[in-house]
Amino acid sequence: MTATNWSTLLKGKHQLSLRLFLLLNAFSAGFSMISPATNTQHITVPIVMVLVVSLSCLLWQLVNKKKLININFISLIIGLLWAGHIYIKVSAMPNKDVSFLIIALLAILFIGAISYINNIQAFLAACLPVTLTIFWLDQGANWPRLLYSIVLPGVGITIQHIIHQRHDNFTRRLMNKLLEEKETLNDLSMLDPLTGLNNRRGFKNRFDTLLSVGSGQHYILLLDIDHFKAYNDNYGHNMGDKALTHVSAAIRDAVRSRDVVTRYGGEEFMVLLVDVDAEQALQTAERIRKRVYDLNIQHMFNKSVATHLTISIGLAALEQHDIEEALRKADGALYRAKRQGRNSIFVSETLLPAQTETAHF
Ligand SMILES: Nc1nc2c(ncn2[C@@H]2O[C@H](COP(=O)(O)OP(=O)(O)OP(=O)(O)O)[C@@H](O)[C@H]2O)c(=O)[nH]1
Repeated sequence: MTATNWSTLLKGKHQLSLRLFLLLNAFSAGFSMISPATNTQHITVPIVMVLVVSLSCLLWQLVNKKKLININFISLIIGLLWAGHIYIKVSAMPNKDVSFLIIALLAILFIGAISYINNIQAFLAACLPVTLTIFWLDQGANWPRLLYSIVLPGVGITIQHIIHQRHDNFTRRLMNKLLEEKETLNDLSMLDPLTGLNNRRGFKNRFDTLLSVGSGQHYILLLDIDHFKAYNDNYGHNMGDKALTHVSAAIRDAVRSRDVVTRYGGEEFMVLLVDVDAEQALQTAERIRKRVYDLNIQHMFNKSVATHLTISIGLAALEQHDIEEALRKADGALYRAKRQGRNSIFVSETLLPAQTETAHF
């Protein structure tokens, strides 16, 4: 994802450079035709082609904004056309004009360097044909001046290219770091800070993913600590928080990693049991109830239920991915479990019709 983002950004940046390159070439070709450096052969087929190709590519990019042009290919074509133009002009001159060669060379290097400061391949594709042609036409007569004209911008663009690469690397590292932090924040916003369990948002996220891949039968458990208000009132809020943390861990330990455990409310939890049958769901509910009971957290104010902390559980099937309906049924079963004495599991009527309002201890 990150790499894709980055390469898309880079491609976009290179396409912008190409637009600048095409614009400068179109302008330069037009200007050379109107006001040529020498009087021989103002208008040649290659220079007209430079103008046509540059303007056509620019127009094509304007219309097809999302489509990419092969930058190296088009730069090479334009480089070759300029080389052809220079060759025709110099061949038509009675005496070879070295100042024309130098001006032509500098113009091409200037356009290449200013457009492709961050793309050395495209720079070479655009400038190499002209450079080689000029050296060939000169036949070594003025090589120190020509070499100087190349070395200066060549060194300049190489240094600028290195600086740009360093900036790009820095930006890429920064982007990766920001994406990592965004992911961490995203994860944190889906977790309950006290227990580390999913909060409702986290549940929704897991639930949506589950629906897109799973196809089996799922069950919902709603769990509520018994007489927790009395626990808080008598042992204090801090002890209450500790108890909540221990109960959360016990629930999480009693289910499989694919099941989704959520802190649903203050002292209420929800477990989504994935791909199980009714019997397995009931067994898991019983395992959770027992694990919490076995924590042996003293609760002398758990009325007549026990002398330590207990939970009540309501169980319902998840039908046709209707979570609201499943929760409503599980809540009904939990209510009955509370009414019938707590520390128990009640199942929704629709789950086990023969055992309506059956308590399991
Ligand atoms: N320590 C602590 N207590 C909490 C937290 N969230 C909710 N509670 C407490 O949980 C208690 C829930 O009480 P009630 O809803 O009256 O239910 P109960 O006392 O457990 O009684 P039954 O559910 O009928 O067994 C309240 O006193 C809340 O203050 C929390 O994050 N930490």
